[in-house]
Amino acid sequence: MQTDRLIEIRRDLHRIPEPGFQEVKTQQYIKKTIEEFPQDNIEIKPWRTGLLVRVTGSAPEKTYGYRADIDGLPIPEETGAAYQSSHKGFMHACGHDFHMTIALGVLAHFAAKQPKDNLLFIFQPAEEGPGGAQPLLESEEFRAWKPDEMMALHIAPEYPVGTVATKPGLLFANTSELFIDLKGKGGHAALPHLANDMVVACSQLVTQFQTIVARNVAPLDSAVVTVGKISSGTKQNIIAEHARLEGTIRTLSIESMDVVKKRIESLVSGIETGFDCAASINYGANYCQVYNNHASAERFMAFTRKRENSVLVECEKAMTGEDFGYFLEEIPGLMFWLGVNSPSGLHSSTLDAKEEAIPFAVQLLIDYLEDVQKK
Ligand SMILES: CC(=O)N[C@@H](CCC[C@H](N)C(=O)O)C(=O)O
Repeated sequence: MQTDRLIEIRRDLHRIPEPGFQEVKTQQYIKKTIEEFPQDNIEIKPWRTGLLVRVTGSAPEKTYGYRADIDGLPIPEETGAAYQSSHKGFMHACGHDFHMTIALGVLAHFAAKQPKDNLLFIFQPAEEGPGGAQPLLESEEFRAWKPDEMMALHIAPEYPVGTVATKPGLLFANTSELFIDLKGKGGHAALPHLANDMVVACSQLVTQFQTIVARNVAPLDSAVVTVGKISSGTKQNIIAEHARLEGTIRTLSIESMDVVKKRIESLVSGIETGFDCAASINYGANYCQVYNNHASAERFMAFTRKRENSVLVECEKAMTGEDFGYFLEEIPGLMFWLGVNSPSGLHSSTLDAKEEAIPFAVQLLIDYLEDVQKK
């Protein structure tokens, strides 16, 4: 596919970010784009708001899977780009517009030039939450076309275009969402002794959480407890009856995830006693770690290392999460970071990923998928 067309697709998708399992326009757009490709060897199946697309090989011995996530984030965009999001309050701030475009570019190539083996392209909803990978893996649609190997990429703002970063083994952390509701007693701001203020309880709780990683997780292990959102109160002179904390937990080991959750439960229970309020905890979506199969990662790294115009970095593991980890629990494969050279990071309202990374990644993946099929 020509670079101009890839950029056009990326910008079209960038304009229409949608939350997890509501990617209706995105699904339609992807389907319509695929319908422009030669159809002889292609079959498409919708799965909820996602799509599975199989390219039948000429003499298939294996199926190679490639997954792109398709949901956007609830972030009001501030890039000022001409193709800025037209969905108020939502933005492709985690690069899923890039991920989809790259998958479409690779698919376009193999639709026109039949591969030897089968290829499965997975346009997966709800990566940012509540998690599309796990239910998709269990679906009949996926089971019928289950690949023998899987790959996916994630954009990396911190690396220049042309850089690929990955490693064998653990790449991304275990994650759990965190939602806590506190209920006390509202009242007049001037009469605090007659109320039970959940702004104060909630503030204490967030401060106490800061001791979990510092004092409860083994120093050579790593964990993160981030509260990304607090909602409470109705007016400046009313004592708040409710408070809600929304956050995420990240750990490198499953054991530490249990430690962190138990500690959160104790601290919340202490707040209930200390502030005479009621509390409930909901862990939302949990993602397992992303663990690259050693042989798959080493083969891909060796290929990229010797390829002209690509720079291979053997990176450190990161505390980011990805439900692609569920694919890698069942199917050997790998995930890698793709350099997009943006001064602003992932989940930022000013993320400015460089579009030159798109044709670079499309060609890299085409070359790699052609290479693995020769073996
Ligand atoms: C690459 C990336 O940014 N992934 C997200 C995954 C979100 C997991 C889940 N919704 C959570 O918040 O725990 C990330 O935030 O790392």
